Amino acid sequence: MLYPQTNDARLVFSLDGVWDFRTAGETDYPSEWTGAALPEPIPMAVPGSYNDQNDITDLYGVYGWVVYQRTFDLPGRVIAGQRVVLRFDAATHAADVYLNGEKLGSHKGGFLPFEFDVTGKVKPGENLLTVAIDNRINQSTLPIGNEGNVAFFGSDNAGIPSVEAGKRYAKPQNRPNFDFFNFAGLNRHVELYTTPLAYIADVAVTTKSVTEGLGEGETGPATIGYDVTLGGDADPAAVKVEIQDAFGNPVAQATGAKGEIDLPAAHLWNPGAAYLYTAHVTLAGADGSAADGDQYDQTFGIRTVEVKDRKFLINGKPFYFKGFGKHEDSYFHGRGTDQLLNVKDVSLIHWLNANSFRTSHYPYAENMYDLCDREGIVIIDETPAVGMSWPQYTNKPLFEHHQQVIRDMIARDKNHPSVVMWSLANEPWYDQGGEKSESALKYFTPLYELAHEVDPQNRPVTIVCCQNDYTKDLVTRTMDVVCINRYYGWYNLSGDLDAACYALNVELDWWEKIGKPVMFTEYGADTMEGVHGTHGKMWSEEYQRDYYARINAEIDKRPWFIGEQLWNFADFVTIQGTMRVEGNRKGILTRDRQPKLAAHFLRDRWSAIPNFGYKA
Ligand SMILES: CCCCCC[C@@H]1NC[C@@H](O)[C@H](O)[C@H]1C(=O)O
Repeated sequence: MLYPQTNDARLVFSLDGVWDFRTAGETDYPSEWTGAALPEPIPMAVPGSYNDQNDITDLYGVYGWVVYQRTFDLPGRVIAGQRVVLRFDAATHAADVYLNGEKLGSHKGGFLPFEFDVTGKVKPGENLLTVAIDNRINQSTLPIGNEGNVAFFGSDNAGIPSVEAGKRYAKPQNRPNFDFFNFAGLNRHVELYTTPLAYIADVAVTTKSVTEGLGEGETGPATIGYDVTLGGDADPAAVKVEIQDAFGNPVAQATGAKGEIDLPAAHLWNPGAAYLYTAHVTLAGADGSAADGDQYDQTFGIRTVEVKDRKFLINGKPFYFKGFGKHEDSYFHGRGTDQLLNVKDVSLIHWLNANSFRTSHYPYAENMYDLCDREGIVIIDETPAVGMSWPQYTNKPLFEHHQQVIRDMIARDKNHPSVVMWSLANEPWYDQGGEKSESALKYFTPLYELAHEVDPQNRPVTIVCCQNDYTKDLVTRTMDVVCINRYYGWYNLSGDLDAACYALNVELDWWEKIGKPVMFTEYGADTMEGVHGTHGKMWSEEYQRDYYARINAEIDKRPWFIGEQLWNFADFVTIQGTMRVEGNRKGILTRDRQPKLAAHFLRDRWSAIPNFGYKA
């Protein structure tokens, strides 16, 4: 799915700004709101979660529907004879969309784009756009919401008559089976864009071959593939592709909607040394000229990714992941797109001498991937499948939704050189053994195969595994890379780093026999900034530093251990609970991005670890 672009053939109108907003009901919203001005609305900024934008109404407690609304004007002369599309970069978690009172459609899933062709529906002059959004999560949504019991790490004294009476009395509410606040709303950009009636619908660029081992500034022969999908009454023979280097200079040309292009002196995209090309795609108009033709500029990077001999190879060189799990999470914006924060976070990733992160636990906004493409930062791209357990593995509608999410995520992110691996899910619970473990394998194996099938670059596929009984977990070992979240010394063997290192090695001895590359995708300790001790105890900054020093010393002894992504880049907000102090405090940075002691330790460690060949 192409990101909207203004160029000689297309125009993008942003619908960001301050919209009108009302909360509505748990299960529905007034139909009269869909085609007429909202009564007594409050202001709501888009993009941004609604939760933290108003203190008169408790928007953190919303359970069900809210309604956004705005008007917009369009110049008739600009849209005349054009295709007009309304696009949502995301709406969390489910949306019903109305234009001038007519329902355009609905979308389920809160972290990927969707769009409606509104050609002939949008009118010159004023239009009324109404978007109803449902924030409810349950056993059939991704992420998973609990039904009838407590949230993730929620505390309970089940069985006590008064407590059970209180649970029955409690008003209906979201109970996330995941550890991040359920920020919701129009979290990302909303835009209208035009294309000609015959248009370029999609562009896929792949790397067929490279001269391996090229460093920054070096060039060598490479071959790329391209595949242009058209829409409307378009002629594939009318497609031309010009490859432009990082300075916009044409370096190769091709005609036709699909083909391969040889580049005799190609620059490779490398972690820490990005090089971006542009595929300038044009579709000639009906008269053969560009006059009413279409065009699209698709950036891409030339690089290969392969798992081989228990190594993760980028351009044929063994890469070592240094980084974190992150969140889209910030003061006031909630999960809302904040490009300034993206730029700030990328600068901090460089400051930390890190090279990668996982989009835990959902696909992030496209802007962040674009930034990582140009900054040479590596991404593990993850679906919103978090909080799953065996009841879900036989839930067919959920499986079908999960398939769609994988297709949509890969369709959106396929051209990003920064994306090197897909994560199907975070911490599905599947180590109960017997048929429960078997049901998980039956659920995830087709999804693993689907990801490989729909990715034109056929990247590695993984699943991020929770602290579990690895001997009964039948799924993790089948992935291309074994990604483990482990908390020895925190959630178990708490405070005892000697026992934690011993236990970690017992498990690593087991993985030694599996023959797959293994990496941490989570490990960490909650830390309150300002808490100190000569012999750092849990929650102190010294403990977090000591925790990483000790655990890292153990993984350094394993040549097939290919990376350390810690949990978390920064503190982030969760649902309230006895184990959270204004959220999860495992950040090596505070929520306002100030370094804790461990950040300085890791910065020094990572300055001495190269992107390639660390354990070659
Ligand atoms: C029983 C051990 C469970 C460990 C689970 C650890 C969790 N992984 C997923 C993340 O979203 C959580 O924030 C993390 C944690 O709680 O800090």
